[in-house]
Amino acid sequence: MSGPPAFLGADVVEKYLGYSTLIPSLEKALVNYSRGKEGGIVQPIRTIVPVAKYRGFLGVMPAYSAVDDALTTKVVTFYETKTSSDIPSHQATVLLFEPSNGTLKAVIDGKVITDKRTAAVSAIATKLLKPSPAEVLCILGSGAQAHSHYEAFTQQFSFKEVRIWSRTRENAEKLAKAVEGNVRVCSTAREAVTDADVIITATMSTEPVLCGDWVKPGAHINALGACRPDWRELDDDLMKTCVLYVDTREASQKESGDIVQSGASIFGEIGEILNGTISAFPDKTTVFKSVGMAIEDTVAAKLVYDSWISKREDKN
Ligand SMILES: NC(=O)C1=CN([C@@H]2O[C@H](COP(=O)(O)OP(=O)(O)OC[C@H]3O[C@@H](n4cnc5c(N)ncnc54)[C@H](O)[C@@H]3O)[C@@H](O)[C@H]2O)C=CC1
Ligand SMILES: O=C([O-])C1=[NH+]CCC1
Repeated sequence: MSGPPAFLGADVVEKYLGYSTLIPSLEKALVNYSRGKEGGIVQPIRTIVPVAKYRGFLGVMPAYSAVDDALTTKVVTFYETKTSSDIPSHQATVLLFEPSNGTLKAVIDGKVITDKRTAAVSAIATKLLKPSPAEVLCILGSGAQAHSHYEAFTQQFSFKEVRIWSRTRENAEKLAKAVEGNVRVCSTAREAVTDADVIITATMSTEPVLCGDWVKPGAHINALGACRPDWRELDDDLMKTCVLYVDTREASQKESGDIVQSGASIFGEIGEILNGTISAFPDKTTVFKSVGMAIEDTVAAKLVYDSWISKREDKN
């Protein structure tokens, strides 16, 4: 008889999930995902249940990786409008199962996993697609993803200048104060974007916040918001003139409003660049549009669980 599942809270995830181990593990998962059946990843498109009365959504995101022998499902909720400042717009839990017999091994906080794995995947895309030199980073948005992206990007790259714009200037200032390092808070999105080499859009906007004609030719954009078919972050001009990469062709064609509504064609998946089947074009204006993949949560949850278990065994 197995015991009850372990409960690993946000503090444990924070402690055991670092970008230096997360990034290489996610690179392998992206490669395996883009290899199709041969890669051994099973990841159906997530199920989304709209909670229309409250402008919210519940998503169920299961995945199995044969290479990692890891089986999880994430349950994530996201709400367009916050009802209270201490309830995040996105909340999540990852259930980790023993693949050989289906036993639930752990219930793991999924909020920190979601924030960090999304930023890690954007950093992977940026390594492949950023222009050289890349001196100015611009972040549009000041929420949880803006924060995790700031941390991942300042750890992984050496930008000379970081700019933040948010709809409410006070929130951008709060984020600038909360992080280590110098940040320029901008009054308009256009001001923040002008001449930036790498741009991150991390908003809950349903309308474009980034216009193609503000973007420096050759810049790289990570667009991670607008994960509903009727939400937008980027305008048609940018979508149609960029070289467009995605995390998953299958889901982004269904879920990304920027893709669905602009009719832009997808050049390929980040995993396809990593496995050498398509090219990266760092000299062109590139967009990495992510909607988020369950397999990223699987890999992250396994890293956290394995590190936690091995530390616990060391103590015994
Ligand atoms: N691609 C992926 O893998 C993932 C994407 N996401 C998406 O990333 C985005 C950001 O998520 P969080 O940082 O967790 O949310 P958050 O609620 O912590 O922050 C949202 C930010 O968007 C801003 N915002 C809201 N409405 C806006 C508007 N109309 N115009 C401009 N800014 C606006 C808010 O002021 C805030 O700065 C969301 O769209 C979320 O669904 C979240 C998780 C994973
Ligand atoms: O991948 C993810 O967890 C999500 N993508 C959009 C909302 C939550």
